[in-house]
Amino acid sequence: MELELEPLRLPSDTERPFVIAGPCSAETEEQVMETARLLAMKGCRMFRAGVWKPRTKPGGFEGNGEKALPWLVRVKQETGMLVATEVATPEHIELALKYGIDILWVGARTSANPFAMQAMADALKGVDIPVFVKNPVNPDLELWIGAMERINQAGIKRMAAVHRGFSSYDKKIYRNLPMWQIPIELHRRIPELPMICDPSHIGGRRELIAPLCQQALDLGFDGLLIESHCDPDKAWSDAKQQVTPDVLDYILSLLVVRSETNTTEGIAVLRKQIDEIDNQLMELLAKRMRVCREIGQYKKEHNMTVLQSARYSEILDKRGAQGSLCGMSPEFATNVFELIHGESVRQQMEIINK
Ligand SMILES: C=C(O[C@@H]1C=C(C(=O)O)C=C[C@H]1O)C(=O)O
Repeated sequence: MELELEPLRLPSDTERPFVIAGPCSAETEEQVMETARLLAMKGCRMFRAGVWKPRTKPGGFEGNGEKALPWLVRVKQETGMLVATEVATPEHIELALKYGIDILWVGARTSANPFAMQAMADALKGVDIPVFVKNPVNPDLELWIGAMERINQAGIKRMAAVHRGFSSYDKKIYRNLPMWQIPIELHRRIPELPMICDPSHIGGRRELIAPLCQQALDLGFDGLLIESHCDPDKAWSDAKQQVTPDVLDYILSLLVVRSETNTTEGIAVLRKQIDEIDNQLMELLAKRMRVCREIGQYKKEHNMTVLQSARYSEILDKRGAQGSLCGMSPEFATNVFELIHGESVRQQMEIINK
């Protein structure tokens, strides 16, 4: 199903990137107002703050709930910024609408749950408000699209996808792995859907915000959702990934904004070369598959298994090392050969079972 979308019509729609900034959580009225004032002074026009906080484990600060909504109303009145908050249940939606919150977003744990998404979609029927949907915690593009389809089917046309990275056991560099290929594929499938990057949750650390923002812009993202706190080290949640409005302003000032349109002759010539190389790659792959089918025939006649693990490992090791030598990542080279091997095995299976 295609999404039926309308432009977001946010104040900084025409700027790229548009920025939504604010603390992870609305902790106190003073902290909310102080952060909002500083951000507004830096030219920020959209403010975010979590009121209901889904925490991984119990015992942490789970948000102030309804009590914090009037603080966001004050932010709106005193700074003129639009205000955004996360909703996870129909009751949250009802309250957010009651207080006049301007933008809603659905978090990663909620978008992973079709029942929760449907309940929220039902609560949004007949409402016109921008809704941003973060990717589900697990790297499942269909689940992400499905979550957005439910909201869209309820009549919400002003939507955006928020890329906040994917959970993994390995947290060496990122808190949530960026796996850029997933938002890239989403953009290929639904080009008119605005894409927002949340570098705070991908990185989990302040130092990673700037490079992640630049990567997002280089990939053509439309907006950034960034956590900013007037006193980040004292934040009640996600302290390590929040920056002061001053630092945020500095990070944004360094970003290089590139445009997706190509106007130069030069790139057309280079793309011709790419097309020619891709042709050769496909022909070579077809040639390799023909040899694999011959091997399949041989295996059938000699009653051998299709999968030959030792040979497969040898190929992965050899081509991984070769990839490194040629300036590619070894994982890339092994991934390519894993895919080739998969197709080779599939074709031999067909022959052996004929
Ligand atoms: C082609 C063969 O069959 C399978 C496919 C391989 C490949 O595509 O390179 C390697 C090992 C086998 O698992 C083979 O046995 O050599």
